[in-house]
Amino acid sequence: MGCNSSSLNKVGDAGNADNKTPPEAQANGNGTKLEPVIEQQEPAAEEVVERKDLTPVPPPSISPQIMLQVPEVRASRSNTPASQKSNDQSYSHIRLLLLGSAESGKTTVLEQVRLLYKQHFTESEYFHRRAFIYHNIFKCIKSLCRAMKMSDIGFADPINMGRSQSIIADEENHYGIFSKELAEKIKCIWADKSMQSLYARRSQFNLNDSAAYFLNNLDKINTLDYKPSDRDLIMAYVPTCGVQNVIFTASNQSFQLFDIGGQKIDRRKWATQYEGIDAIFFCLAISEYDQKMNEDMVTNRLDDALKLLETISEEPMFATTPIYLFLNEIDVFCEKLDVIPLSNYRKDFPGGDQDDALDFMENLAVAALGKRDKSLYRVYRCIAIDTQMMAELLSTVFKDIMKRKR
Ligand SMILES: Nc1nc2c(ncn2[C@@H]2O[C@H](COP(=O)(O)OP(=O)(O)OP(=O)(O)O)[C@@H](O)[C@H]2O)c(=O)[nH]1
Ligand SMILES: [Mg+2]
Repeated sequence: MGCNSSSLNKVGDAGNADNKTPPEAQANGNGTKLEPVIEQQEPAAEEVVERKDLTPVPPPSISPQIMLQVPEVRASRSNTPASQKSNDQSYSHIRLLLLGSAESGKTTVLEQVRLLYKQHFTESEYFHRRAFIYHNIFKCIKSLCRAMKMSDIGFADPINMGRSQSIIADEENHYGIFSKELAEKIKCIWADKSMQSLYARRSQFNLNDSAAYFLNNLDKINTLDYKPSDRDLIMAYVPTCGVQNVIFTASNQSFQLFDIGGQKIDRRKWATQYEGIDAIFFCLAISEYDQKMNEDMVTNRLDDALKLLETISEEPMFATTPIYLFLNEIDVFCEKLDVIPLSNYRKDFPGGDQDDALDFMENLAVAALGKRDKSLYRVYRCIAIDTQMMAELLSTVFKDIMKRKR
């Protein structure tokens, strides 16, 4: 089952006037080339140690910390994180905070903003993302090999069994280009017919949603002069440690968008970012209804995300702060419904077609917003990796935020 257009046309249907206007995805209008304005605060050392394998720490030469120059046109801007607010309560930007559980799509939204609003990536960022793309690929194939070992399927081509064993035994993190031999192994394993049937059940072992995309593009990626495309940047998973933010201009208004890591360990620091926030972008990956949290492999991911939304909605500091709720990963959700029935995990789902399932999920999310006044939230169904869809959605959202500020 694919996502039909009637489901997706519901983007922005929660009371927004205009969801068709293209974004003002231009440079700053005076012809000056903007340098990216993004910074990432590094997590405390002990947190790095505590973080699980799912948040790899790249080798020192590929530090995730990004501290880029302030562009001339923004010389007066503040790089101050939300946590270091001065006594002066005024900010020159409208401040937006991305929240949601791990892998819900927060950074994907931030990166779409960067692409659409021309906050270009620097060479060092490309270098950093490239390293993570190799790491993502190796991690995905290793997870698939482990899952195959645990399953009762077995490889269609018996030679792949030995290849798989050597991948499982490989303890390296692989942040760089693969040897010819290793690339060949990965390709053979991925092409195995049995592997493809196992892939259809990928949510059982929390495989990253972009696994197929990168594995299918291995030849292009495994070259010395590989530079990630815009699409590759959007598809890569680089777990966020600490906080990063980007400053951009939309409709002649300057915005600052903060993105925080959504793993449990990162959530402890969320509250330090709450002050002075004008609007919240909450990402909720509705496709995760059958998955367990990587942090404990017990808690259902959807339950956790809904609880988190409830907590944010009830947070006294956000009593009058609008929440823009992005029901994300509609594509994965629709694909999954046929393979893994929603009613297996949500006993209260009365059944129905794809639209009924989407409506059901939206109702769950709205229920988590509790008694919050309707004027203080908007719900959007989206696919964060779809740049065109996000262009329309973000344009609508930024306009709505500005309307509120007037
Ligand atoms: N298919 C699909 N993949 C998505 C979608 N949104 C995000 N992804 C992918 O999901 C992965 C995780 O997305 P991120 O945006 O990095 O997640 P995050 O919320 O920032 O995660 P943390 O930084 O760990 O808190 C990336 O590989 C994205 O490309 C979507 O709507 N559909
Ligand atoms: Mg992130």
